[in-house]
Amino acid sequence: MKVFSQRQIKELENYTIENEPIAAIDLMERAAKKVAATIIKHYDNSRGIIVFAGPGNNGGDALATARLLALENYKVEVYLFNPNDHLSADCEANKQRLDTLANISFNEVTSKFQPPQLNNDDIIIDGLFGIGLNKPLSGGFAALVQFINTAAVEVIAIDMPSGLFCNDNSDNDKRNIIRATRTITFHSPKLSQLLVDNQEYIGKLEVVDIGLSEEKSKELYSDFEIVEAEQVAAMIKSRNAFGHKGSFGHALLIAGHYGMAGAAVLAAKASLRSGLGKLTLHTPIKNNDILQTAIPEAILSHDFSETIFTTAVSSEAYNAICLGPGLGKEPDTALAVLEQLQMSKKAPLVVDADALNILGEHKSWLQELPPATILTPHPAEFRRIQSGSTDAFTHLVDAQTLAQRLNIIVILKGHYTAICAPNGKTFFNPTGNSGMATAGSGDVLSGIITSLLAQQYSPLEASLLGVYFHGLAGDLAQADLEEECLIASDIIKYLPLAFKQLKYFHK
Ligand SMILES: NC(=O)C1=CN([C@@H]2O[C@H](COP(=O)(O)OP(=O)(O)OC[C@H]3O[C@@H](n4cnc5c(N)ncnc54)[C@H](OP(=O)(O)O)[C@@H]3O)[C@@H](O)[C@H]2O)[C@H](O)CC1
Ligand SMILES: [K+]
Repeated sequence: MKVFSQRQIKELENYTIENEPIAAIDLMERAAKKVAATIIKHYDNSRGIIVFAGPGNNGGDALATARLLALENYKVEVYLFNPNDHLSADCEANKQRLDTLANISFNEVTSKFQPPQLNNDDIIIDGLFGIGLNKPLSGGFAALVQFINTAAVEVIAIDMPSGLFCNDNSDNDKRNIIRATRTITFHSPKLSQLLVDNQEYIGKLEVVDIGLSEEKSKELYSDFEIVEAEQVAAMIKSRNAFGHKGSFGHALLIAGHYGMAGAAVLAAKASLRSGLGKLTLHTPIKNNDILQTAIPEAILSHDFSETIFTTAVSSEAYNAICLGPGLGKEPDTALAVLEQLQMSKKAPLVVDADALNILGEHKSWLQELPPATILTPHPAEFRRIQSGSTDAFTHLVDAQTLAQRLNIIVILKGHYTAICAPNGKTFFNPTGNSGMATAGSGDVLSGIITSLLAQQYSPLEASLLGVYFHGLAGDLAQADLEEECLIASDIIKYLPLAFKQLKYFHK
C-alpha cells in the first residue's frame, strides 16, 4: 500500500471527483458515513458527542458526521469555528444541512469561544484541520487544542489529529497538536502517522476506504510503501525437495563476547528456524561449552581470544554473514570488525548491534561497508552512526540518505520498522507489537535476515520478508502470551507458525 503526500491525496481526490464521477459534496458524505459508522461501532448513543469543526473540508466532514450521528439519536453539540467568516463550499453546504435537525445544538464561533462543560463519558470529535494544515496552529486554534487536550474525555480525530502535518513535524509546536484516542484516516495512512514520535497524537489508527480511484492510486508514484502480507508471501521460494543442507545456504554468524553468549544463541536459533541449511558460529573460546550445548545444530569456529572477537574470518565459504550481536566494543574487536568488513566483499552482510556501535565510534569506516550490506539499527544505534537528532522524521530522512549514499539497506527498527532501500524507496512494516521491545529481539531479527540471505533471497527481499516474518511471529506469540511477558525466545518459538501463515497465504 502506497503512502501518499498531501498533494497526491488531493490529486487522487480530484481525479475521483472528475472520473468516477462524483460530486465533491457526495464524496464528503461518503467519508462522513465511514466516520459515523466507525464511531457507532465503538460507542453507543448514551455518549454525548461534542463536535469541533474547522472552516475547511475537515470541518465539513465533521458537520456531516454530526448530522449522521444525530440521525442515529446521539446527542450532538456542534462548535463550528469560522474566525475569518469564510467556510469552504462543502463545509458551508453541510452547515446548511444541519439546520433541518432539531436535536443538534449548533454554535458558530466567530470571535469569543465559551468552552462547553464536559462530562467524563462525552466524546470529542476533532474536525478542525485535516491534511490542509499549512502552518503550525497558533492563537485561538492553539488555545482550543490545549483546551481539548486537557479535557479528560476521549477524542476522535477525523483524518488527522488537528495540528499534525502529514509529513514533517520536526519544527511543529507539540503543545498545539490534538492528542486523539483514535484517528480515523481516509484511504491510507499518512507518513507522519507511521512515525513513533506521533503515536501520542494519533492514538489508535483506523484507516477507512472512501472509494478513491484505484486506477489513479496505482498510477501515482510514492517513495513510501507499507508492506503487505500478500507481497511478502509471494516472495517465499519453494523448497527444493531434492535439496541437501548445502542447497539452503551456509551462514556465518560472528557474535557473542564472553558474557553475551545469549545474543549468539538467539541469532543462531532464529537463523536455523528460518530455513537455513548450515550455520557456522564464530565466537570466543570461552563460549564453547554454552554454545555447543545450546545450539547443537551449529558448527563452532573459535576466535584466538578467550573472551572477545579479535580475528576476522574469510568469507569464501559462506553465502551470508552476520556481524555484531553481543560482540562488545573492545579496541581489538573494533579492528577485527573493520577487517571483517574489508574481507566480506563476496557474501551478503548483515551488520547489527555492537558492530553498529563500533561504526558509530569510527564513522569513516562506514565507507568500508560492501554494497547491499544490511544495517539493522534501533533509534539509539542509528543516532550513534548517523544522526544526532532524536526526531523520528529526521532519522527517516537521514536513513534514506545513508542508504542511497552507501548503496546499502538501512532497517530502522521501531513501531513501524522502516526499510530504506538504496534506490530511495522506504517500506514500512506493519507487523509487530510492543511486547517485542525486549532484549534479544534484534538478535532474532538479524538471525532471520541472515538466514534468508544465505538462501539466496536478494538483500531487499530478505529485509522485507525477514522484518515482516519477525513481527508476525511476535504477533502470534502475543496472541497467546501477554505483551508484558513476551521474551525474545518466544519470537523464535512462533517462527514456524508465522512461516506457515505466510507460506499458505495464497492457498
Ligand atoms: N482525501 C479526500 O479525498 C477527502 C478529504 N476530505 C477532507 O478534507 C480534508 C482536507 O480539507 P481542506 O479543506 O483541504 O483542508 P483542512 O480542512 O485541513 O484545512 C482548511 C483550511 O484551513 C486553513 N489552515 C491551514 N493551516 C492553518 C492554521 N495553522 N491555522 C489556521 N488556518 C489554517 C487553510 O486555509 P488558508 O486559507 O488559511 O490557507 C486550509 O485550507 C481532509 O483532511 C479530509 O478531512 C473530504 O471531505 C472527503 C474527501
Ligand atoms: K482533524
